[in-house]
Amino acid sequence: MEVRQAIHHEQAETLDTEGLRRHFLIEEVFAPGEIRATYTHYDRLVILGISPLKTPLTFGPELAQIAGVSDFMERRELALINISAGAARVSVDGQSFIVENEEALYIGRGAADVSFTSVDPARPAKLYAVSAPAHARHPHRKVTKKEASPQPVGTAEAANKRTINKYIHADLLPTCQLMMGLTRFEPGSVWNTMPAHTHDRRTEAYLYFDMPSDRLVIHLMGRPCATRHLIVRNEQAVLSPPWSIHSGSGTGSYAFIWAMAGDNQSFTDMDFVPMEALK
Ligand SMILES: O=C(O)C(=O)C[C@H](O)C(=O)CO
Ligand SMILES: [Zn+2]
Repeated sequence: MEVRQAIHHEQAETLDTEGLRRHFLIEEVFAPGEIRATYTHYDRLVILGISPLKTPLTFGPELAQIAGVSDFMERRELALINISAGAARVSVDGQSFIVENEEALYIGRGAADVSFTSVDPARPAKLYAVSAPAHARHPHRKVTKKEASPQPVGTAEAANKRTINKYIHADLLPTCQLMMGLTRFEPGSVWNTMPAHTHDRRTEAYLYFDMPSDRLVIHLMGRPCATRHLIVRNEQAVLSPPWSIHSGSGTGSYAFIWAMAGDNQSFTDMDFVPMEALK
């Protein structure tokens, strides 16, 4: 369990490479047989890597303690996507969900008994999850890839041909705050989210994945007038504070999971940055 404080852009702009990485990059999201968690003070988002094998994994007392409750999900909701070819079995208060590759699961506030296993421990599941405080209980629900309304965007000419899949989205299911989706690039396309945008009303986190070990993404962050970069590798996550753009380019194609929480649930609520304003 790690804790990340929310910091002002004035401080962020004084940081060197190591400082930027310490505050905004999560290098080890997953560890086999473990739940790894990063508690952030950005909209109190918790970023989790859940990597079950045979023994069921559950949310332990450390997670509950950091939220100041007796059970981690007591006042929280959670959304996850399985990025592994191996399926997961997720049990939520007696309901059992099989979550296959690139399927999502929403778990509503107050789920008391939650456990994760891999259907075949020889092909372990890898669940990327994000949790946010929740004011109401909404039904648990699995979302398939087909239900995520795949939306092709971008062009080969701009090297940004990709498909945006919206899994956890108000058009499909109610949540208190969480939104989550998966964007996948066509081979040869590498640019995500350019023109860049900010949304001061919401925090966003990106998990980059499906990259060979020698591939990297140059993730752009910071205020549009003072950008910085993070070198990000496979299965690493980036925190994007409300004042920051979140964009980048890879040395090849890749996929990423975006997740947001904050004041609204409108995917299109983005303040686009004119290209000439970027510095
Ligand atoms: O490919 C994209 O562009 C995205 O997926 C954008 C993110 O979803 C985003 O930044 C939403 O605010
Ligand atoms: Zn965004």
